[in-house]
Amino acid sequence: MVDYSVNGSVAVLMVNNPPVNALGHAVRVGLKTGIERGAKDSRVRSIIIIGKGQTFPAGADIREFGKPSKEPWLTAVGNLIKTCSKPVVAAIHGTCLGGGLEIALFSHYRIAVSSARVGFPEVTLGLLPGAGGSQRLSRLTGLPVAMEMISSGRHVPARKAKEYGIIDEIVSGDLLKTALKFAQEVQSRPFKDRCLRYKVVPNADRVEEYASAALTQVKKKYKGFEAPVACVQAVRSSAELSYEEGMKRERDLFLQLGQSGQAKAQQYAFFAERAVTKWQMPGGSYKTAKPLPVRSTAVIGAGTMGSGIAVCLLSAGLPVYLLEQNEKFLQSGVKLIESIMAGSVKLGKVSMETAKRAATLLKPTLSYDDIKDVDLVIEAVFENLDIKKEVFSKLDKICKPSAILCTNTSTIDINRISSATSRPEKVVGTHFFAPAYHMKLLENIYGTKTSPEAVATVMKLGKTINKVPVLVKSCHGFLANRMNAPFSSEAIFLVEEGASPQEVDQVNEDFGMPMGPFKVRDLSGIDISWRINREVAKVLGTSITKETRFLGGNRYCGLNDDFYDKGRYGRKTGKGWYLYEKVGGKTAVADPEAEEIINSYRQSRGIVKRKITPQEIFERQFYSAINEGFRILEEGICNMPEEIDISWIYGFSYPKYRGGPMFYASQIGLQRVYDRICHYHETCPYSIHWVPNRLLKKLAENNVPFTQWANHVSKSKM
Ligand SMILES: CCCCCCCCCCCCCC(=O)CC(=O)SCCNC(=O)CCNC(=O)[C@H](O)C(C)(C)COP(=O)(O)OP(=O)(O)OC[C@H]1O[C@@H](n2cnc3c(N)ncnc32)[C@H](O)[C@@H]1OP(=O)(O)O
Ligand SMILES: NC(=O)C1=CN([C@@H]2O[C@H](COP(=O)(O)OP(=O)(O)OC[C@H]3O[C@@H](n4cnc5c(N)ncnc54)[C@H](O)[C@@H]3O)[C@@H](O)[C@H]2O)C=CC1
Repeated sequence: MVDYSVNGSVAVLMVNNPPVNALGHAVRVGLKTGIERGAKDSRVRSIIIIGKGQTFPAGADIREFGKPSKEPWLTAVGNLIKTCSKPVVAAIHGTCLGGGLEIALFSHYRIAVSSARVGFPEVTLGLLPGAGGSQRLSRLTGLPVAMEMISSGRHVPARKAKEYGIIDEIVSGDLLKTALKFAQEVQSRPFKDRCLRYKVVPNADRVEEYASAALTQVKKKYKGFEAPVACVQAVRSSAELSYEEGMKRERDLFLQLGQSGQAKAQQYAFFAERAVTKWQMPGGSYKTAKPLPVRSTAVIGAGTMGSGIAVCLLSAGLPVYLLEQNEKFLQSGVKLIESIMAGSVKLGKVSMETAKRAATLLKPTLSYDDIKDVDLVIEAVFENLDIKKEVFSKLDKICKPSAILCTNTSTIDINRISSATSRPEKVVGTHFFAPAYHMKLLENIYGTKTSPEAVATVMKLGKTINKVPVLVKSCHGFLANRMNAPFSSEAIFLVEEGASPQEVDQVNEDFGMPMGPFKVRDLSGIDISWRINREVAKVLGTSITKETRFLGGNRYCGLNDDFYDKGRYGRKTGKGWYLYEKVGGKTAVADPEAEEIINSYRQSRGIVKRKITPQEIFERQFYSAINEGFRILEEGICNMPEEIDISWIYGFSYPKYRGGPMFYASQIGLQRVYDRICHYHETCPYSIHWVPNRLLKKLAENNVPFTQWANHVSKSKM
């Protein structure tokens, strides 16, 4: 795990633990032994620590967290480095993160190649640097930089790290050769003062000012997360306490965080995000299918989604033909793209250079002829099967045979769309979430005839455009919207029965959702849900009237329609479930007129308002969604609960520190969740989504641990 060799007067400790040289137990033992050996070796006058392969150690081995920790701890290894009688040089390439940066900061010198990045990403795992990083970094960089770096987990490029004082020298050429030269040079220099422990924290007297600014910022930016606050507190202690006391404070905070549910959930989410990349479908998987190259693209429909999707592709440097039905819509799409780009530049999310390049890559057109040679097309026209079929039939005729034809439909079964082509194997769903340029989920959907090659192509595309792609099997609504349906229906039913929109939103926001479901409805537009309901009715061969209480045999609430009838479409009209300061305003306040609409709705239907507890609000929304999640698993729409959780985190901004709805259910206990679902099935009998799911029942009865759930998923469809 750590190879020891001597080159002239320099000992080289080469960490060899692919893929990221994580500092697992064997590596820690190897480093300890290596330092001890180097210190004793009479040939050796200095020591290099370097990573083999792609990186310097990228941190502790996260898989060891939560298991009994085995000595030597990283702090002990670091103390050996720090007190070594010979100077130790950290030679950095790749990603020097977490425990890796701890090791580097314990070393007496740090050199790095310019492509290297350093950081303390522990906060993203619900932790803080636990081996003294919060005490040593501030001594090098000063408090504001240390507070920001540690509470954000940001990976800092080598040149910036040199400016901060973290890296001593940026080197070029072969890292080991350069490091050997550097290590020889430092042999003659005194190095005891290189030990960060003895440095004074710069501007320590301003700690109060820095800490209060940092706390205000992290509480706003990472609302609900515990670790960023603890990170600031730990760095703060480096200025307020002695080194030893600061180390103790850091360790206490580390242990507190380590035992919290948030850390467990965030570490789960880390691996879940990686698990979903290992997709499988009938006839292929990430291991067997090869993606086709995507060098040119087209987007059909330049509305809300098409424009956002074009921004994602353009930002990744892909040329985009933007095709519309007429000049007016085309121009308004181009304007929308330009304004999204300008906004992103203003917010510092996109560089001016990228925005300028994007402008040259965008090719607006009204002609299908222009797109005949593109590698991949994404359709984002109205959510109407006939229109989509017409578009796909044209694409089938015009596009080159190898082109991948994608649809951004939010609900329609891919098989119904691909049937309009002679090449259903090339047709795949790429469902973006609004706003497409911001939300990270890309729900990729395969139909019964979609080829693994087409899937591999869109899974790779997702990564290229910086999304988190999750693969699901086609069905009406797919994964995310299918689960969201009971979640948002229950929100309306709760108001129908007596809760206020504010009460429902508050419960959601207290749980950590960035916005409650009524604020979301106001944002996306009450007219949109009105239209969707009419589409559903049309498909069911019926229509919606004031008397409609059931749709397709399922409970229906017409409150949304009453708001629509009054022209209250949400933010876009300045009022909806809430009142806004102006048309397009963002500040939602309770509105007596909205309350009046709700009251008269209840009266006209003889509904007696009742008091509903926050617990009931929570359970009815989240447990109904979880029940649907188990149905999705049971039907083989996805293969593992991680796919559901990642979809919620990146599609609906579900709080990462709770892991996702399925992980959350595992934490509550499946038997309890199942019992409550049975309870609501009895008390709310008219909603199909409360029929208790059989897979959930089986897993609950057999007390199956979360990690085994995937083994019970229907693989018969593989
Ligand atoms: C009485 C008790 C007293 C106790 C006293 C307590 C004192 C405390 C002791 C000291 C504690 C020290 C704690 C510490 O050091 C903290 C840390 O270091 S936490 C870890 C910090 N590092 C990270 O968070 C990095 C995570 N990794 C990444 O961000 C990316 O993987 C990376 C940028 C490195 C590379 O990205 P990419 O090339 O895209 O590869 P992948 O992300 O796909 O990863 C490839 C593969 O590797 C697995 N992996 C990555 N990092 C780790 C890791 N740190 N540990 C384990 N495994 C890792 C990843 O899961 C992938 O494998 P799959 O099989 O595909 O999942
Ligand atoms: N709006 C949302 O929040 C989300 C929407 N979706 C899906 O994305 C698709 C598009 O939705 P929006 O962008 O919201 O709709 P939109 O109404 O904003 O835009 C649709 C665009 O398609 C154009 N169009 C219609 N027929 C066309 C044709 N035959 N050829 C070329 N262009 C044509 C229209 O002119 C319009 O500009 C729908 O399938 C929708 O279900 C998916 C995720 C979220």
